[in-house]
Amino acid sequence: MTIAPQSPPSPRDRLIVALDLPSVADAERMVDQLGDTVTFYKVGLELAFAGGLPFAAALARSGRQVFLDLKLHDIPTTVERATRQVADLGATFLTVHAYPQTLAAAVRGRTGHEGATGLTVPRGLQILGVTVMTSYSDADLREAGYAEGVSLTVARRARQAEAAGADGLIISAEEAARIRGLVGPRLQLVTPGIRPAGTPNQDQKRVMTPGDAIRAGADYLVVGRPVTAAADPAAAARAIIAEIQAAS
Ligand SMILES: O=C(O)c1cc(=O)[nH]c(=O)n1[C@@H]1O[C@H](COP(=O)(O)O)[C@@H](O)[C@H]1O
Repeated sequence: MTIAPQSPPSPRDRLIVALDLPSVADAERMVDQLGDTVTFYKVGLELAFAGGLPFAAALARSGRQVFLDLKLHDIPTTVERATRQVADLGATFLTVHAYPQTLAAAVRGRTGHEGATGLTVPRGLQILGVTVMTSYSDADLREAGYAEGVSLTVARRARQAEAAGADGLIISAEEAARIRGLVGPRLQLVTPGIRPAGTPNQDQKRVMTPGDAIRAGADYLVVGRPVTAAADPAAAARAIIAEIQAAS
């Protein structure tokens, strides 16, 4: 199987808006409000459990890019089969927890799907390994039984994700520069925990502004509440895209 080459994304295409909303109707309203400003959306657990999967498939059919943030983690057979199902929805990204067994199974699930034809295909579903949640500090990891701390754990999982054939990593932008030095250019660095200057961190602990994240080497920024809870979501998204552009 040959993967078709991709051109680098434009500043607008590097912003992924997280549709963490309670219903498909709310998500549809937000997508309408954002209009042409936003091209890439994340559907996560809250919306997925409220009928969000058919909505995500429809969003992909409408020409938007879709990130399915399902954070899979199970025995390898279950993850491989679940990934094969997700590959049919037309999403660009799927998250799995960055454990070696889980990553390898997800890569088999999406590769098997694409490889069935044996033909050259456009780049299909890409697997992102979630390293250490951006809401975690060293102390939170220690409490969960991981003595190594954030920095070493992210580095270990990044190397394992690359070895397993993953397409990218979910990391905090704080780690982006160092992780880019550890893994090759093939891996997409996708960074949540983005907070424009002056916006509250809420439950995020490892945060950066959009401009700093791009300068640190992030390929994509995931932004939820700073856009969706803003008085004018489209204006908030435009301001983030302007920061991405200025830092690119
Ligand atoms: O996998 C993710 O997308 C994710 C990983 C992570 O470590 N931290 C993190 O915040 N996220 C997601 O990114 C989004 C961040 O939302 P805001 O904090 O509202 O910008 C949420 O949808 C989270 O589920």
